[in-house]
Amino acid sequence: MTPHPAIRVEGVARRFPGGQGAALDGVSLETRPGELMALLGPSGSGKTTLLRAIAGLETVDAGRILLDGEDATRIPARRRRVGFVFQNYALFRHMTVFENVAFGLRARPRRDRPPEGEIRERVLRLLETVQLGGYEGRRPGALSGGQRQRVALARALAIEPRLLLLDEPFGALDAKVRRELRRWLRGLHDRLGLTTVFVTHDQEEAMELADRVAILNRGRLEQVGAPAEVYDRPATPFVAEFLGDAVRVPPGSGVLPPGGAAAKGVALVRPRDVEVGAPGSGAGVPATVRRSVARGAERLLLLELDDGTLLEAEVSRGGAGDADLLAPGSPVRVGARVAHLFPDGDGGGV
Ligand SMILES: Nc1ncnc2c1ncn2[C@@H]1O[C@H](COP(=O)(O)OP(=O)(O)OP(=O)(O)O)[C@@H](O)[C@H]1O
Repeated sequence: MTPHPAIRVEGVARRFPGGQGAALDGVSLETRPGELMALLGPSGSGKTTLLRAIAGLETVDAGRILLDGEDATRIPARRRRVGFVFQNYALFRHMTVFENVAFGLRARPRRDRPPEGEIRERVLRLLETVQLGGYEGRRPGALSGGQRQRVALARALAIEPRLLLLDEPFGALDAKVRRELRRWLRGLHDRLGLTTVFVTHDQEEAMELADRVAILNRGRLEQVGAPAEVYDRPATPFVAEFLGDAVRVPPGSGVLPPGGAAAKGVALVRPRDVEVGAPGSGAGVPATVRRSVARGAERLLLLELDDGTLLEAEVSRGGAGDADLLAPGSPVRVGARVAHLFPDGDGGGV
């Protein structure tokens, strides 16, 4: 017997009174056992609403949510056995770290509540798991942002959830701490083997951390796939533009690779797929460098084609004559190695 997916979302819709359009507009999605899935999309695309609906903190107007194969659509949040961490779901400031983590267990009705000794053991073990052993007596005010997030995670894990939902878990932290916590979370996830869904609007975070990425736009699911898959084979113009900053070029343009110049529809090119050569070099079309910025090992160029189209390119620095050739005002030739073509146009996309 194949196990039921931890989460199965079937045609879920949600419209808020007075809201513009639907927050969720017929979303269907299924997790794979033990996977780490990212919900990615721009602000207002419905990520948080979807996560809250799975947690049972938001009602749905249509569709169903199944947890481990059981229809949970009408089951209240506290009975769904779902652990969640929300960005502004703050810790209780007047309680110690220990009391915060123990909270979910102590709040259970007496018949479901573990004995105090067991609670103690479990909380201390969890604090070890999130690398906060010895911090149990502190109050949240005496912790760093990253440590607080880990306490919130320990609190979510204390109820022995069957799945874990995280909304922008590292949103408020600075870049370095974020990167550290990201790696740490991936390790923890792999050790625990719990199906986990997290919301982010940060592409890099989603691509680095997740097994699969679900991309939302205006309450609809655009594509679900492994990071490399959604990046290399975007299913819609929206996904192509959202991931990797692709820009539109006219479909008939000579910038597009041979055979890729569709007569109609939408053609998208990413800066890192643009090749720039000396004026005499073969492929592509003539252009002029408008701006040139060195950034680490890369050089970012803003190029203007003869028809006025602006195109960004990301090339590696230090090639032969790099700086001279690519100074503003220089004539060059540009072509795209790879383009993403959508002959049917937007398909309701961007
Ligand atoms: N309680 C609410 N009342 C009214 N409208 C809401 C409510 N919650 C969300 N919305 C609307 O639903 C849409 C989806 O919101 P949601 O918070 O799910 O987006 P999001 O992708 O998580 O955005 P962000 O990245 O900014 O958090 C938005 O248009 C939002 O304004």
